[in-house]
Amino acid sequence: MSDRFLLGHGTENDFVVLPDPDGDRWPEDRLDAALVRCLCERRSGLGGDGVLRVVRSRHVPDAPAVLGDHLDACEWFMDHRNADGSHAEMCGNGIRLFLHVLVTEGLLDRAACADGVLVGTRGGPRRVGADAGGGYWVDMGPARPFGHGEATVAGRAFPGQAVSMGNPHLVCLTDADLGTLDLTAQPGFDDGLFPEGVNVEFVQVLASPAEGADAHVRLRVHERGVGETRSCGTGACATAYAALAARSPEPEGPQHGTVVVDVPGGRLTVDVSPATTVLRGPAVVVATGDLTPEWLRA
Ligand SMILES: N[C@@H](CCC[C@H](N)C(=O)O)C(=O)O
Repeated sequence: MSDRFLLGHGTENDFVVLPDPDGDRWPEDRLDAALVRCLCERRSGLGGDGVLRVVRSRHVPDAPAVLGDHLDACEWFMDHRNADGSHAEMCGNGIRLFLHVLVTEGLLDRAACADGVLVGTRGGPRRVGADAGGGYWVDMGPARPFGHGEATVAGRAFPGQAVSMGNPHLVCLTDADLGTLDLTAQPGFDDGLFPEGVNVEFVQVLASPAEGADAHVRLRVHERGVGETRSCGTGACATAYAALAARSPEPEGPQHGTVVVDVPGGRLTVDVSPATTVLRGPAVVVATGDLTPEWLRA
């Protein structure tokens, strides 16, 4: 049997996707951190910001603990790894690509996804659906602010808001020219506030929310376990919350509004409400192929 893969992206946040419906192709002891790092290598591997294993929840040892009562409702599980081999709780671009792969691989009927299907993640169940325009949406759950911190880049401090989207973010609204920031290294952060590490967003507000009009922001992101990426879906959601909160009379409270988020790899849209956060954007499969025995042996 071949070791089939797909390469795909959501707003250029790119992933190696490994179909493993019955959990027997890529169990954790085979898809270990070292193999994930090799797959994500851009010169000697396939290249990607991470790996998505497409597997039924019942074959994932972690699934009962992270899905609880929702285990039976989540047929599929997005087993996400960062490029360094670490697990992340959630991936907003990855989960749209995950649904797209289920559809293109014939594992789910696109028409059946209009109202969304529940997908298991290490951050809990998430509802993901296909929209009429060919893109995908995901109900990410409410943004949860948990304090304020500071990122440092080349000795310069950027104050920011800590926001959880299942995974941790530090959103720094700034007037700095985003193009001049050197994000080749992990920005400094307070590891007391972020003991598990953090994804850091640097955000320029292009248009503030106004009556009846969407807010519009631009961001660059340095991702935990990856480095600078061209997009981050959970980061876009955390950013949308923080941009609305910054203009709100109740900055720590629930927020409401739509935010258009420009990332280096394209555009995402985020609807924020007190109950939840809905992320919308594209997902693209670029190529499919087989890993060679020669590469796997090496
Ligand atoms: N790119 C992702 C987030 C991936 C996980 C992140 N690096 C983490 O460790 O939390 C997205 O689109 O949300």
